[in-house]
Amino acid sequence: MSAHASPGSFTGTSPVWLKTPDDVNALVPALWSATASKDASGVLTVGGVAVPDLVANINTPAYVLDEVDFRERARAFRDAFTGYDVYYAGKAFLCTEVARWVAQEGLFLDVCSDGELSVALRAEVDPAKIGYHGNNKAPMELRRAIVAGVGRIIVDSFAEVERVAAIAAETGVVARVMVRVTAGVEAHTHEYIATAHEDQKFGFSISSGDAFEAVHRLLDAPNVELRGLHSHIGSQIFDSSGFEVAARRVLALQARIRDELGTELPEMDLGGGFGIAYTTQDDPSTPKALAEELTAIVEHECRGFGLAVPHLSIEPGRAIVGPSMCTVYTVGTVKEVALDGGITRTYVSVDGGMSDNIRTALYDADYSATLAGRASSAGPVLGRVVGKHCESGDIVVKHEFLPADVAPGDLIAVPGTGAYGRSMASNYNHALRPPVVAVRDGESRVIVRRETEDDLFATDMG
Ligand SMILES: Cc1ncc(COP(=O)(O)O)c(C=O)c1O
Ligand SMILES: N[C@@H](CCCC[NH3+])C(=O)O
Repeated sequence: MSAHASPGSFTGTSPVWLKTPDDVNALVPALWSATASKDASGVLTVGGVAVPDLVANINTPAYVLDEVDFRERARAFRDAFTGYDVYYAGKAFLCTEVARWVAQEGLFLDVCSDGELSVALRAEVDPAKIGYHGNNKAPMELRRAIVAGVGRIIVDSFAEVERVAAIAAETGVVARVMVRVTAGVEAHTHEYIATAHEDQKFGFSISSGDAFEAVHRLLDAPNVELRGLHSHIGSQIFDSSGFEVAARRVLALQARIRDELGTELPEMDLGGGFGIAYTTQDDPSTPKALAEELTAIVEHECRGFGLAVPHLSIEPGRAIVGPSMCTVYTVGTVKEVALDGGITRTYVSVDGGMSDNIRTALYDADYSATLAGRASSAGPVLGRVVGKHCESGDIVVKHEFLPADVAPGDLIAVPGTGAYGRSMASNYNHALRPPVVAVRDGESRVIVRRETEDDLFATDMG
């Protein structure tokens, strides 16, 4: 077991004594945002702001967003994927401030709901640089997007083909669309976040012929400009083989469209889904390596089919915002629970939980954690960070080595919570959703405020 070995495979005989207090105090840089560090006294600093000072003002739980890190990751994708349009997938996390950062860094923006579109438009993102997803966009929502001049509508069903065509004809506004296809790929990720196998709700199946039929109908629709095919195989993916199989099948469809309908669609979107490190067991790729791999895959497949390489786009969400944010909690109670074999597990209850991070409960996701306010010389114990909700599955971090003296009042920080943390947060048990605080150059700024009791009562009409 290495110094930073994950406790994820704990079986009851894990040699926790091989971990030293220094290991437990240390930050593993690969899991943290660029400006995060700990000093000798164990104080976590992000963006030049000491986290204990920050939360003394804004309280916990709180999401802390490292602006420099976010912008660097956005730029890294933009610069590595030269010649591509890089859409930041706003479903991972979106607010008006972040939408502005995205635009400032020269990225496009992927939205997948009317609400996300509202945020993008409020932030004055150029509508032409917005891609609009969704398997069930209502006619009113489509109309709003088309009239606003949204750059790409990603059409997902035959009902939507008709709706888009009708709105474009009626309003006289040209609708620029892509067709979301499912390539029949079993992506190596959790079942709930894989999206290219046949038996799920997104897109048109290539193998059944539906994708071809959708293309056919859209090419015939007046005032609709079909720009290309779109394939997103899933999320938190490390292995490029899924992209390779998908690209081959999507380009086979592109070749069929050329052969039977006499046109080569000018664009192709490869989707997002690039994995990040939640624990030391994860070994993510870099934007540069991903760009090289994906470009080589597409060029190779295009050569095989005798196709021109289309203008390409991607949609990373998690790989940009995921590592940029951490969540800071305060410990409320600590409980030793005896396991089989004379081992104990230390349950560390914090002041948030599944309402601010549903991913552990929903996808069995792994996270890591560290004390954020002090160093400890105590030996490590096998800890589990749990929330305060009325569910035994209310787990934030399933396994982590924590110092044996972890105690009420300690601050715990969980890295890698930027993607699908705040964006999937809920009010379960009437929890108030935490704020997002952007930190940079020693300054902090609340960019999403904490919910208040008034927010709860606002919808309670009793
Ligand atoms: C169509 C589409 N594009 C992009 C993404 C972003 O995925 P990720 O955040 O894993 O990059 C998703 C989510 O899985 C998606 O459904
Ligand atoms: N919400 C998922 C991924 C997004 C799925 C979007 N198609 C997660 O937290 O991993």
